[in-house]
Amino acid sequence: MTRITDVRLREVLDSRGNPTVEADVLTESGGFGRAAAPSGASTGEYEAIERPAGEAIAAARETAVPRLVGEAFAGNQREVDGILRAADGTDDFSEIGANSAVAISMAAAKAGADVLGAPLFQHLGGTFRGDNFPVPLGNVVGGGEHAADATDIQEFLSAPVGAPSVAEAVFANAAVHAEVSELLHERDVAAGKGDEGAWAPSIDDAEAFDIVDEAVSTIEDEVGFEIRFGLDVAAAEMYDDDAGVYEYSNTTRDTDEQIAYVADLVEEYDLVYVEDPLDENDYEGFAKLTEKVGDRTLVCGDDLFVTNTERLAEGIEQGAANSILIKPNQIGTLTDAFDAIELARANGYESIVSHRSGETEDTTIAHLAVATDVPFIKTGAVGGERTAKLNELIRIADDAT
Ligand SMILES: O=C(O)[C@@H](CO)OP(=O)(O)O
Ligand SMILES: [Mg+2]
Repeated sequence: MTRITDVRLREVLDSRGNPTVEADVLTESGGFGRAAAPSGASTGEYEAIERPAGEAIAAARETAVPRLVGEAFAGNQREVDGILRAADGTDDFSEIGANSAVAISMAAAKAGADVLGAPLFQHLGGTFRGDNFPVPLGNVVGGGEHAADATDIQEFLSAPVGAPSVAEAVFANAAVHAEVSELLHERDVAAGKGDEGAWAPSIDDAEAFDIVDEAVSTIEDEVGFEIRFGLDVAAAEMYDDDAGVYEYSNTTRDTDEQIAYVADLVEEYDLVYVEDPLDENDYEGFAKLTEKVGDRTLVCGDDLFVTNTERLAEGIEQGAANSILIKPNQIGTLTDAFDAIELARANGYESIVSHRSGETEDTTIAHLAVATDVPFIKTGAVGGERTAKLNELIRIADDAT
């Protein structure tokens, strides 16, 4: 039986050294699930609310845990997530915190899978989910909110689209990451790493494009399958609302210039993926860009949609993009994340499951991406909290979870 008998919450460390919420869910027949909430730095204005970990835990213990224990079934995800929403009583999880909500939601899913004796991806996706695997997008150079004094564009993402297996894709991204380091070294550029393990050199975006383009070509030749790259511009972070311009280190661009700039980049570098190219309130600008380049690249809304079906529905209405980033903690539960993926799919939008810049060893998103048969997962290239997900993908493909 998957009836929940206990929910334990504690503070654990995330990859930035901040406290985050970890949940254990136990069931009647001995099922056990454990999950931890990630945390963003370049958070969208419309995301569900992350409360300080201690406060989120105290609030969840008071309102949510008593409604789950002895009542809910861990195998019934919609029921668990419905109880979390009802216990919270707000639209944005500002009472128990989206961090408590998502940790409990994911831990319940794992406890449900444990009782069934099934891997999590199978519990979530079903036996007939197919045998596709997502292509990992690996962050190899970055800056923005994830590193000081580095590129303006937040993430340059290696995309091994032609990899014959998930393992080869994972190793290809690591090789591109290593090649970038070589190229930086050749140019005498010192570089530390940003929050997601990407190189964070003090160079401008133009030089970063040069380097990533070369690194991708070199590794593509080495491995013998197609590797392209993409971007998370995280443009909301550089948008100055009052002036109506995007602030780059060496220039500013108004909205039309930003659209033209990104469209040129897509053309010049044959980009496979462009996330948040415009401000999170600019559906119209997104739509203009999608009109221009949506037939040849994925225009993805992260801060624009925040995994929220209402915001996605608005985007679909306006033709604002052709894909959505899925981050369970942006919306608070796995049910909400599934609903967003389903709405996207029904309207011809692709979904890309994603990590956050603050992460733990939790591997739920690897299972979520496989369960929902999405084309891409964004979860870094190297670094323990990133390799936790990448190695789990390899294990899933190897039937070893
Ligand atoms: O913007 C993003 O897509 C994410 C993850 O790469 O960053 P953060 O978690 O800081 O929002
Ligand atoms: Mg983003």
